[in-house]
Amino acid sequence: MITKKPAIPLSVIGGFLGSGKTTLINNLLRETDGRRLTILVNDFGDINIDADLVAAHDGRTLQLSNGCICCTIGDSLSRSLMEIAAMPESPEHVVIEASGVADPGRIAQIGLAGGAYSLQAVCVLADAANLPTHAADRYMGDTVIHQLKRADFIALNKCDLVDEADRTQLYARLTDWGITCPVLETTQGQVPLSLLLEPRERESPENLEEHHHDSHAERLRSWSLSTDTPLNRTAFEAALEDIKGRALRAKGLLRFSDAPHHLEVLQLVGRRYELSPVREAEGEEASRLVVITAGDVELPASLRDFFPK
Ligand SMILES: Nc1nc2c(ncn2[C@@H]2O[C@H](COP(=O)(O)OP(=O)(O)OP(=O)(O)O)[C@@H](O)[C@H]2O)c(=O)[nH]1
Repeated sequence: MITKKPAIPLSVIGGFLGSGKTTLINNLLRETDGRRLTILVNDFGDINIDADLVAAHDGRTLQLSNGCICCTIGDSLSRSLMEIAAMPESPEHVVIEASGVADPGRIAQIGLAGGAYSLQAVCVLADAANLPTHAADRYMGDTVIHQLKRADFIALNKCDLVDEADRTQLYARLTDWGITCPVLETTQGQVPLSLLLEPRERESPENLEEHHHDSHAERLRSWSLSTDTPLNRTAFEAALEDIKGRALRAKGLLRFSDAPHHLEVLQLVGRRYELSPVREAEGEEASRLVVITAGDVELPASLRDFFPK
C-alpha cells in the first residue's frame, strides 16, 4: 500500500529590500528549539551574500539561484521544493526568504502547486523607517505596496527608528492602500515563532491569486563588484556617502586594509549604513559588494574605482 506523505508546512517571508528578512530568519534559526527547518534564501543580486549572513544551523539552508525568485527562477524554486519533499526524512517546516523585490504571493503559489506543501503563513516585513520613501519610488512603489497586499500579516519592522506620529501615519497609509491584515510592530525582526511556524486557520488564499507582473526586474539594476585589494576604509566610507539615499540597497562582505584578516559586512538601506565584523577572511579573500539601484541611477566613480575589474 502506498501511503501519501503528509504535506510539509511552508512559510514565506517577504518584504522590500532591506526590510529585515534575513534578520528575522536568523532569529528563527536561533529560537528554533531543535525543529528540523529547511530555509531557502534568494538574493536579487548576482553575488550571494545572504547565504553568508544566514547563521549556520543543523538543518539545511539552500541558496536558490540568483535573480528574482518570482519571475526568472520560479523553476529553480519548484525544483528545490520537489527535491526537499522527496527526501526520505523531510523537514518539519520549510521557510522561503523571498528576495526583496519578489512577489510573496507568487512564491506561495509556486509552493502549493505540487500538493506537497501546505501554506502556513505569508509574513511580509515593512521597513517602518523607509516605507514612505519606498512606496513613493516611481520605479518600485507598486512592487512595495503589492508585496504588502499579499501578506497574511505584516511585521512593521524597525519600529525603533520611528516615533508614535510616524507610526500613526504609516497605519493611515496602509488603510489608504486597502490593507486590512493584522500588523505586528517589531524591531530586529522579532516575530514570534508561533506566528510563523504553528498551524492556524488561513483565510481563503484569494490574495495569492494573479501574479502582479510589473517587470520590476527591468527597472532595477544590480551592480556586482569585487576586488582582491583590501579597501582603504576612509576613502570607501567617503564613497558610501555618494550612494546613500541614491541606491535602494547595498550589501557587501568587505576586507579593509586596516584589518585585512577579517571580513566586515556592509548593510546600506536608504540613507543609513553600518559596517560590522562578520568572520575571518579566508586568506586574501575578495571583497564583494552588491548595489541595487532603480531607473537610470549610475554608480559614482568614487565607488566604482575601488573595483577596477
Ligand atoms: N534599526 C534597525 N535596524 C534593523 C532592524 N531590523 C533589521 N535591521 C537592519 O537592517 C538592515 C537590513 O536587514 P536585513 O535583515 O539584511 O534585510 P533584508 O530584508 O534581508 O534585505 P534584502 O535581503 O537585501 O532584501 C541590516 O543592517 C539589519 O541589521 C530594526 O528593527 N531596527
